[in-house]
Amino acid sequence: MTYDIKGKTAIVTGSARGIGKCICSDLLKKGANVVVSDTAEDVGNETTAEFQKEFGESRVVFIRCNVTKEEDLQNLYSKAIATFGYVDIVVNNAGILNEENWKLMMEINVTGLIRSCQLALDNMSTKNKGKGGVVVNLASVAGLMAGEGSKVYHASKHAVYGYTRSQYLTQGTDNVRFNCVCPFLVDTALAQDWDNSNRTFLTSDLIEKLKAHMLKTEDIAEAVIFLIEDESNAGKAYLVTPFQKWDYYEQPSVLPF
Ligand SMILES: NC(=O)c1ccc[n+]([C@@H]2O[C@H](COP(=O)([O-])OP(=O)(O)OC[C@H]3O[C@@H](n4cnc5c(N)ncnc54)[C@H](O)[C@@H]3O)[C@@H](O)[C@H]2O)c1
Ligand SMILES: CCCCC[C@H](O)CC\C=C/C=C/C=C/[C@@H](O)[C@@H](O)CCCC(=O)O
Repeated sequence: MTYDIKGKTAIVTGSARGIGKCICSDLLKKGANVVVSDTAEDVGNETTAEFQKEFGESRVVFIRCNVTKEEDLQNLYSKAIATFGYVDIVVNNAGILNEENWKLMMEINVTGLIRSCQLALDNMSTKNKGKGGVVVNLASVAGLMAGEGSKVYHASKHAVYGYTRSQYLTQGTDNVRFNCVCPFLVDTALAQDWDNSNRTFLTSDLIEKLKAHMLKTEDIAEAVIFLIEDESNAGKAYLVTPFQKWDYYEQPSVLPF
């Protein structure tokens, strides 16, 4: 079954630039109303003005939101609903890579993402008189494998994977579909800055090898749109790497029953 994005309303966190911005652009092309949201107010407003020029002023707004702040997240959902009437689609994209400031990284990549998912359910679950909807979380291939250079980042993305897959188990009662996307390295400001020693501790040799195979933000946006539209693969983690055809990651079962 195909979910029709046209006329729906989407929130994308951390979408002033990078992957999130590109996801907003594709959602707008598909006919959604979009809430651009970020801590970076100036860039967020610029991005929003750019989109308003291309897609019409009434279809896109900027709402400042630091996902580590409870009141910001609540304000994001309530203002989005006040502006567009309902929230149908949430893309939890905000994330950082900073091993030195690892507590902040966990707050953004994990705690903020989980809180946003809870608010999505509060507003969208049919148990709470919502109309249902779709949530796509940005994990990473780092959520599916070990990584010596950025251990906490890998842990944070494993958490996104585990949380998303677990939400799927109650999807039948909520009518909110959860998926996560697990990209390899993508050409964004943050990925280019990967070798900054404040962020990770990878050898420069490995960084060069990884950088030689970078994806484009468009590849990830396309995968996110695919997951939103494809109702048949809810709960799954979608791998996006330059090495193989995009595919679902199948986790082996550990239970004997
Ligand atoms: N770039 C990659 O190689 C890559 C690969 C796999 C997964 N990811 C994931 O994709 C997501 C987007 O990454 P990107 O590469 O586009 O990075 P980016 O730095 O280009 O964009 C991230 C955005 O998040 C915003 N942000 C940071 N902290 C925030 C906070 N507390 N609240 C709200 N917004 C905040 C930033 O201002 C920025 O606009 C992240 O979750 C990242 O982990 C990235
Ligand atoms: C916000 C920017 C985020 C950039 C990081 C991305 O999420 C992309 C991560 C992509 C690849 C990471 C590879 C890491 C590899 C090494 O640590 C390597 O040695 C791992 C080897 C272990 C294994 O193969 O399981």
